[in-house]
Amino acid sequence: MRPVSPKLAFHKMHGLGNDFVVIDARVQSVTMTEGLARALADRHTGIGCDQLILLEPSDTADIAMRIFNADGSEVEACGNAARCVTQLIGAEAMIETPGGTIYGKSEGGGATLDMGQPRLDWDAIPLAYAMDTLDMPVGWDALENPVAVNVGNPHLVFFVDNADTVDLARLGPIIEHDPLFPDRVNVNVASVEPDGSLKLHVWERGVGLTRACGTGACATMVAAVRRKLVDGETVVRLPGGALSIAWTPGEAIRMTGPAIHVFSAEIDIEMLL
Ligand SMILES: N[C@@H](CCC[C@H](N)C(=O)O)C(=O)O
Repeated sequence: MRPVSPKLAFHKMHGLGNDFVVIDARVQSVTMTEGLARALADRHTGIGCDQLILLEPSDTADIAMRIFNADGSEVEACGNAARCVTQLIGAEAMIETPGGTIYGKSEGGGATLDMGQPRLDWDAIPLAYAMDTLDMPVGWDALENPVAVNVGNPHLVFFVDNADTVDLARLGPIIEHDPLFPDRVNVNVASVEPDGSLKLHVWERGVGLTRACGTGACATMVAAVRRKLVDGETVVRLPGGALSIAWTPGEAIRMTGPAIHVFSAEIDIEMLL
């Protein structure tokens, strides 16, 4: 008879439809690999998610959060998941991530995060060679002259008249894999609305089009403030809903938005691999 394999406990959560499988490795032993992350994220044969989130003990914060995209790549930051982790672990949390430490505070059905300061130098994005990150002389079809921002992870932001009309499903993967971005890049297309809010669509590195991207909303706010399109604080509207983002040059980015716990369950990982 086949021995019973150990079950992996997980939480399914989302922030504005950007969804996560959250595994707490503080209470069970897990060896995460690219293949396991990809299998768990697979919507046909796994549980399905945009990002796999692994929680571990931290020496410098309340908890450490590791982030794996649906393609299995491990990355530095995830804003929507940081709100979900804040909700999961309690009222307030210092969350260590590879992209920096985030401070989160739960509020009702969501959380407010202090995301730290953006990095704006070309080699901090990173880009393959030196250029002005506020006025980049590059373009892909109708998408031209972007702004690059690193908010723990790398983002490129294009401002257009109407973000709904751009074929991001076609251009996103081309830009993500352009040699200008040695670590690949998340691609944001935004328009400034008549009420001063920002409408945003995001092609996420390692995932594709998502319903929302928290770090993308932060990077877009930073780009919009640097371009003097908005100031102080605004609402960023994504396909999955709205986030409130505040940023003043020289200060940390603040993000407020929902975080939803959908269910908790267990899975036999041998069934996936
Ligand atoms: N969904 C996230 C961002 C996740 C990581 C991103 N795809 C990357 O590769 O950097 C968010 O809410 O910020």
